[in-house]
Amino acid sequence: MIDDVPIFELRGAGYQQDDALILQDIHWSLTPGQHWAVLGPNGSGKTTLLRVACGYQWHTSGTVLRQGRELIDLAEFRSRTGWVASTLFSQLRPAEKAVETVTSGRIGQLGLRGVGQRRPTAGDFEAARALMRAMGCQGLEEKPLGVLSQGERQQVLVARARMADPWLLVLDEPCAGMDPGARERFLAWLRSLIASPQTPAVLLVTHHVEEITPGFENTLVMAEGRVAAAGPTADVLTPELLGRVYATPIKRIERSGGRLWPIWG
Ligand SMILES: Nc1ncnc2c1ncn2[C@@H]1O[C@H](COP(=O)(O)OP(=O)(O)OP(=O)(O)O)[C@@H](O)[C@H]1O
Repeated sequence: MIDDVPIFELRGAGYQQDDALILQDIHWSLTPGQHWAVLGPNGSGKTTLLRVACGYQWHTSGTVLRQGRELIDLAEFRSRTGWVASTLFSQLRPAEKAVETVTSGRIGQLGLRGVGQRRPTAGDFEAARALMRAMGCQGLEEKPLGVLSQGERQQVLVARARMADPWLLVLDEPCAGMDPGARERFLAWLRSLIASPQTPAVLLVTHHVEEITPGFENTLVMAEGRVAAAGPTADVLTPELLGRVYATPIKRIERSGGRLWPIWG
């Protein structure tokens, strides 16, 4: 990775599927080390945008540069994108130990017991344990996945993604389904994670403004396949914009703990 070259840069990019214009005229770039929140109503195009940006879907208009170039080794680029989605969890064995799951990220696999899969080395396991310690996940190593809390599961999936030395991490609604306590513990962990200069760029996809912790200095808001606003989080997230995008009245936005809390209604 070249430090001052954006990981990706979309210049007027669009994506059309049959007759449906799913993304239109997107201008956005991600610089190494930046952390962005991505917000927007259901169906506004967040997932498609990230899939296009990260090279999983090819744009149908405009220009997308990755690592400063239009044509790159997409397989290599994708291997440096750490996707963390709760749906991955259903593909893992509940009996697998957390350290095994994390280690599997080193060899580009999801879990360790699939037929015909590579076996990691002792060094791979040691690297996984060291990373888990560095990320504040010590104590989880030997636990079977099936007993982990929702927040711990997310931590393990983030650690697994980190094992591939990614340029960016995509956290796709990591707090979905968490109770308030689990959510606050996970967000405190995430906040300290992104405060570390060792952490790569993080994209946090969420529906909840209050989950945007300090450290996500920028936010992009999607609406109907277009960028409704993008820039410094505090500037972007106004009552006017949120009320318009979610088509719901909003009384005000309160600030607490460095986070913004919309009061809807
Ligand atoms: N392969 C496809 N074919 C047709 N329409 C699609 C396809 N993929 C996505 N769409 C449509 O594009 C729009 C954007 O979908 P996308 O999943 O990117 O939105 P999202 O903002 O991530 O939604 P959510 O918050 O519900 O996950 C939706 O209307 C969806 O139905």
